[in-house]
Amino acid sequence: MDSMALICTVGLLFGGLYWFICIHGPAERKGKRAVDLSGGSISSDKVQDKYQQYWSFFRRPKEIETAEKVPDFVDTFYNLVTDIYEWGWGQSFHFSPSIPGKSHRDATRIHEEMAVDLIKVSPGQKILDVGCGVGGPMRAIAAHSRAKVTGITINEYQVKRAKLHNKKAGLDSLCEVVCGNFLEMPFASNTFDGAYSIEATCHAPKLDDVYSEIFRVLKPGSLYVSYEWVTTDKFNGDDSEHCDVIQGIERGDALPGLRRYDEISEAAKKVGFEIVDERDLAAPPAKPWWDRLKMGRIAYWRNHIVVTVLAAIGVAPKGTVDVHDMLFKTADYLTRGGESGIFSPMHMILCRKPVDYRESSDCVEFGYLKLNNQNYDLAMAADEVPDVGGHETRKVSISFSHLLHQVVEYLKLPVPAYYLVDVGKNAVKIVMETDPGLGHLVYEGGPATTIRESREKAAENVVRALRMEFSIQVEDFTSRKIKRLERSEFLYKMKRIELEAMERGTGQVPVKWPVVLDHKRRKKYVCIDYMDVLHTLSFETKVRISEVDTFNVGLGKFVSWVTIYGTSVDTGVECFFSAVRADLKATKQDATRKDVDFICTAYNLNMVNLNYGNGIYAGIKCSLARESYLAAKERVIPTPTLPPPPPHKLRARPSFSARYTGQLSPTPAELDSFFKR
Ligand SMILES: C=C(CC[C@@H](C)[C@H]1CC[C@H]2C3=CC[C@H]4[C@H](C)[C@@H](O)CC[C@]4(C)[C@H]3CC[C@]12C)C(C)C
Ligand SMILES: C[S@@+](CC[C@H](N)C(=O)[O-])C[C@H]1O[C@@H](n2cnc3c(N)ncnc32)[C@H](O)[C@@H]1O
Repeated sequence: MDSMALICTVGLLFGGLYWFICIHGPAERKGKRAVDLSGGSISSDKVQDKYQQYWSFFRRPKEIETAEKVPDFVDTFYNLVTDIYEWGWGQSFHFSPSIPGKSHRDATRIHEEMAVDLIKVSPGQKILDVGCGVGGPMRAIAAHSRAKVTGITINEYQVKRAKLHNKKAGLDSLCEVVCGNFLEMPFASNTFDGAYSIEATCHAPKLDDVYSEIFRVLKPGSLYVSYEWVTTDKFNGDDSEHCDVIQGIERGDALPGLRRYDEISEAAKKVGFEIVDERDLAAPPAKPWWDRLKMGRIAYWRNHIVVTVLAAIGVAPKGTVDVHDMLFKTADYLTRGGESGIFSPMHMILCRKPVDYRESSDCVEFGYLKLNNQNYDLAMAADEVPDVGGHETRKVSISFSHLLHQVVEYLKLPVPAYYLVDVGKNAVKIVMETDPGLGHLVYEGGPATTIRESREKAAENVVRALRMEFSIQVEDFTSRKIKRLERSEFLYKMKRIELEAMERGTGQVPVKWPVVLDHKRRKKYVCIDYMDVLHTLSFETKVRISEVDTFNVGLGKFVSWVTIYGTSVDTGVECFFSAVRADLKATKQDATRKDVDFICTAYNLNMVNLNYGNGIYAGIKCSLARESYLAAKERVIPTPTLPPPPPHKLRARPSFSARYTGQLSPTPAELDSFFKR
C-alpha cells in the first residue's frame, strides 16, 4: 500500500511538473514553451559567454558609444532574450497602455493598429516595419490594413521566428522579413508608401542615422510613425534615484543611451521630415502601460524556478538563468520608470517626407557616410547655403565689370581701358596691362544687342584670364555649395575605396584627406562686393535698398544693416543685420550678403556665371563619384530581391573603419570658407 502511495505521489509530482513546465507556462498564449528556450543563433554552450560579453559593453561604455559596435551588441542581446520574451510576453515585443475591460492581447493589437491607421495606407501598398522583432505587430498590421509589410531586424534568429509565425498565421503573402541593419537598409530610395517603428529605434546610437535611412526609403509625401523610448520632462539628471532607474533600463534593454523626449522631433526635422503630430501615448488619461509588468511578478518567480530547473538538468542553456535574472531586474526598473513618470516607451511622433522632396540633381543628399568610425554629413552646411536653384528660377548675372575692378584692385594692376570699337555692332574691347612694360592684352566682348552686354562679355573674359594667370578664386554665394560638392565627392570616393577593400578582403584602408598642394595653398581669394550684387538685384526686381548703416558697438566692434523696401513678402520692408565684428568692411559685406540671399529666395532668382561653370563641374564630378560608390555598394552589399531571403546577414560591418584607429586629418584648408579681399 505504502509503495502504491509513493508511486502515485511521484507520478503526480512528475505530471504536475510536466504540466507546469511544458503546458501551462506563463499567462499569455505564446509560440514558445519553456523546454524550447534557446540562445537564439548562439549555440547552447556559448550562451553564458555571450551574456558576459553583453555586460562587458557596459563596463566599457566607450564601446557602446562607438556606433559601429551597437548593432552587434543589440544582436547579441536579442539572441539572448528573444525566446524568453516570446515565452513570457508574446510575439509583440513592446508595451501598450492598459485598456479597462480589454485583455493585454487586445490592448497590444489596438496599439499596433493605431500605428498603421496614423500612416494612412491603403490595401496593397508597401510599408516598412523598422525593427520588426518576431513580427507580432507586423501580422496585426497586415491583417488590419491589408498593406504589404516588409520588416527588418538585425537579428537572424528573429527573422527565422517571424517567418515561421507569418506562415502559421497564413499571412506570408502580405508579410516579408529581411535581416539587416536599419542604419544601412538594403532598400532602394523612395520604395515605401509608409513606415512605422515600434520601440525599436531606441537601439540606434544616433537617431538621425536611422531617421535619415527611413526618410530615404520613403516615397515623397508618405508618412512615418514611431513609438520612441524617452525620458520625460519629469526626469531630473541631478536626482540619483532617477539616474539609477534610467541606467537600469538602459542596461537591461540594450540601449546605447535613452534620449530626452525633445530630441525626437529635433532628429526628425534634421533629416528633412515635417512633423505632423507628436505626443506621449503614456500620458494620462492613458492607463498605465506597466500594469502588466507589475502583475506578472509572481509568474516571473515561477518562471525563474522553471528556468533554473531546466538549466540544471541541461534542457535550457546555462546562461539562461542569468539572462532571466537580468530581465527580472529590468522589469522592476521599467515599472519604477513608469510609476515615477520619468520614462515613457511610447512617445509617438508622426512625420511626413515632404511631397515636393526631390533628390538634388547635384548629388548632395541627406544622410551620412561612415569613414573611420566617424559619420560625415553629406548635407553639411546645407542650411547655410541658400538654395536658389529651382525649376523656375530667373537667372541674374552679376556685373563682371564690377568684379573686374575688384580683381584689378586686389592685384594692384593698372585700371583697364575700355574701347567701343564697332559702334554699329555694339562691340566692346578691354585693354589690360597685366605686366607693365610688357605690352597690352586685348579682350573682346564681340557684337551684342547692347553695349552693356558686350562690355560684360569682355569683362568676363578678362576676369577669367586674370583668374588663370594669378590663380584667383572668386568667392561668392555659390562657393560654399561648390565646396560641399567637392567634399561629398571625396566622401563618396573614400567610401567606394572602403567597399572595394572589403570586396578584396584586404585589410586597413587609411583615409587620407587630399593633400593641399602648395600652389593651391597660395591661391588668392577675391570676395565679390555684395553691394554691387545688391544693386544689380535692385535693378532686376525694382526693390529699393537703403545705404549700409553701421553702428560702433564699442571695443572696436561694429554691426551693419541694410533695409530693403517693396519686397514681394507681406511686410514690404526687410532689414538684415550683420554679425558683430571687428572688421568694418566684413560687417558691411555680411549684412549686404544677407539681403542678397533674401532677395534671391523671395524672387526666385539664380545668380549665375560667377564661378564660370565651376558649380556644374563640381556637380558632375560628385555625381560620378556617387555613381561609382553606388555601383560598388550594389556589388559588395547586393540588394536582396524579395523573396528569396538575402544570402547573408547585412549589418554594420566591422569594416576597416572599426580596425583603423588613426586620427583623421582635418578638412583641408581649401575646403574651409575663406574670404579675403
Ligand atoms: C522594447 C523593448 C522590450 C520591451 C518589453 C517587451 C520587454 C522589456 C522587459 C521584458 C521582460 C521583463 C521580465 C521578464 C520576466 C522576468 C520573464 O519571466 C518573462 C519575460 C519578461 C516578462 C520580459 C518580457 C519582455 C519585456 C517586458 C526593449 C528591449 C527596447
Ligand atoms: C524591442 S524590439 C521591438 C520589435 C517589434 N517592433 C515589436 O514591437 O514587436 C526591437 C527590435 O529592433 C531591432 N533592431 C535593433 N537595432 C537594430 C538595427 N540596427 N537594425 C535592425 N533592427 C534593429 C531588434 O532586432 C528588434 O527586433
